[in-house]
Amino acid sequence: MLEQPILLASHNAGKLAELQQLFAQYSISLQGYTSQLAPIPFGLEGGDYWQNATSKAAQVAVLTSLPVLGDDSGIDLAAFPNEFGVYTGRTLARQAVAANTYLLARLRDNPQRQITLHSYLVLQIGHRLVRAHGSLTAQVALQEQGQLSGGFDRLVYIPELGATLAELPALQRAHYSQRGRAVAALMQQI
Ligand SMILES: O=P(O)(O)OP(=O)(O)OP(=O)(O)OC[C@H]1O[C@@H](n2cnc3c(O)ncnc32)[C@H](O)[C@@H]1O
Repeated sequence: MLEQPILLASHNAGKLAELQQLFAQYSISLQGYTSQLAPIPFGLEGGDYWQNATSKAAQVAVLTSLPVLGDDSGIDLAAFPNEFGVYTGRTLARQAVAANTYLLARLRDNPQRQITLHSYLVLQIGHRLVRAHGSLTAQVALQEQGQLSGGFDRLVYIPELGATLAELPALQRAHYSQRGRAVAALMQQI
């Protein structure tokens, strides 16, 4: 078990908040790397998920002796199998509207609403790399539902529960969410 805090190599505040809450369930402190270091421009994400997460962690790990976590995430939509994936962040960043507004518009009147969300985590501890993947396959709701978390969670409807991720309390959400599952898989290895 880790005694030291982990630094998150990310500029995404929502990702930091979600991962902080998940690691807190294991009594591990996660901090944004900019709490200790000056911000660095991460190089362009040109690889697959694993390569991107490894690269983010490595760019911070050379600057600190603390363990560093990189996360690369994305979605697959069954209705658009050749889009999104590892390019999700870049695709959504190009849109003039918020991510959820864009997804609802793309899927308007489309009965094929299956979504798979992925989180790829790479934890660099010295020279050791620990890798974990988590995913969730669900349905895109017809409108945002739930206030207990934000972002995609309000659209990710889990039929077996009759609820979106954003309608679940944090502990239950961690059991289902892609990042919750990735963190659980990571914790089994450290
Ligand atoms: O690389 P870092 O700095 O960590 O931050 P990022 O936002 O670029 O992170 P990713 O490369 O992992 O891209 C994932 C993208 O997926 C999108 N995303 C993931 N989860 C989301 C959520 O819950 N709500 C809205 N968008 C989400 C969002 O566009 C992210 O930018």
